[in-house]
Amino acid sequence: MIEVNELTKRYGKTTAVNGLTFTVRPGHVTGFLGPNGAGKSTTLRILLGLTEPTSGTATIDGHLFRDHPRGLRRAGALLDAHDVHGGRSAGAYLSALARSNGIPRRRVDEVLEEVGLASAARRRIGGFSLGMKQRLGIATALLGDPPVLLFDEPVNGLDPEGVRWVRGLFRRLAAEGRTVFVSSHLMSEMQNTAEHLIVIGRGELIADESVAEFAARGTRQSVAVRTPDPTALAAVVEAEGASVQPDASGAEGLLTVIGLSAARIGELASHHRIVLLELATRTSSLEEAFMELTADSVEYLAGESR
Ligand SMILES: Nc1ncnc2c1ncn2[C@@H]1O[C@H](COP(=O)(O)OP(=O)(O)OP(=O)(O)O)[C@@H](O)[C@H]1O
Repeated sequence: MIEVNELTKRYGKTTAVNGLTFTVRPGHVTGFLGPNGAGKSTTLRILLGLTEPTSGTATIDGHLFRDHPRGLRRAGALLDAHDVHGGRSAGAYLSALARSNGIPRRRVDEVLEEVGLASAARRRIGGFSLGMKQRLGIATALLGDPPVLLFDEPVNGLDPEGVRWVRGLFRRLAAEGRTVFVSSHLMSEMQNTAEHLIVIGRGELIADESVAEFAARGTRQSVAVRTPDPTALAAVVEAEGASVQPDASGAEGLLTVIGLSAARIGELASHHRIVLLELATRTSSLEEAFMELTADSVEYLAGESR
């Protein structure tokens, strides 16, 4: 279990993390979401004892990480995949880590196999692609077979097959009863993997809830309707109090209606003899809910200064 309590980190005038409190429980994947600069990496670095907090605490299974002897058996992490010395082979690098953490040598072969790098074990890390470095970082996290795993933007550099693999791996690790905490600035990466979300913006907690609850928050239901006579349909539904917009896709005759159910729109159309070619209820996506909730905390807006 991960416990972050009233955590604050300031760098001079910049407050990277501001009074953050949350708990990450074992048994499911928890997504750690926030726009660029929200404070995710800082929080993960504090959890791993790599950065000192200004105030507050961040513990793993009730202890500060640096107080855990043989840390890799307590928690495994992928932070910056580039952060590995390039001169050694993947096998030598993992073997050295295994030795210093009291981990049996056979784990090196097991984790290399697990991440698909068995055939590259003797190659120098310096020659690895970004995707291979990510896989090596994941192998490092798994080396000590730890109950707690932290991954900072793990899908960067992975190809679609790699992304699918890593999602399956996270779900499996969680199903084994581990605590799996995965950061991302993209909601789409989390929606098929995580069950729970911690969302932050400008170092502060925005949401701590299940993916289903999060999706329901920003959600407005709308109905997409396509008709050869959009003007007549708009008049009829507006008379019932609904609002009508041309569909965002710009497709001809396609309207988005907010404030009436699909069934009611169907009834009205039938009553007024308006032909409907399409009628579908839409729920805003998780990505839209995420954008709505974090809109005020985005650090860099394209084309605007703040
Ligand atoms: N070592 C540092 N010195 C000064 N400021 C820092 C340092 N590390 C982070 N910051 C600042 O703290 C804030 C949070 O950064 P952090 O890297 O934790 O965010 P993040 O959510 O991980 O973002 P990203 O998705 O871009 O990696 C940013 O404004 C960043 O510029």
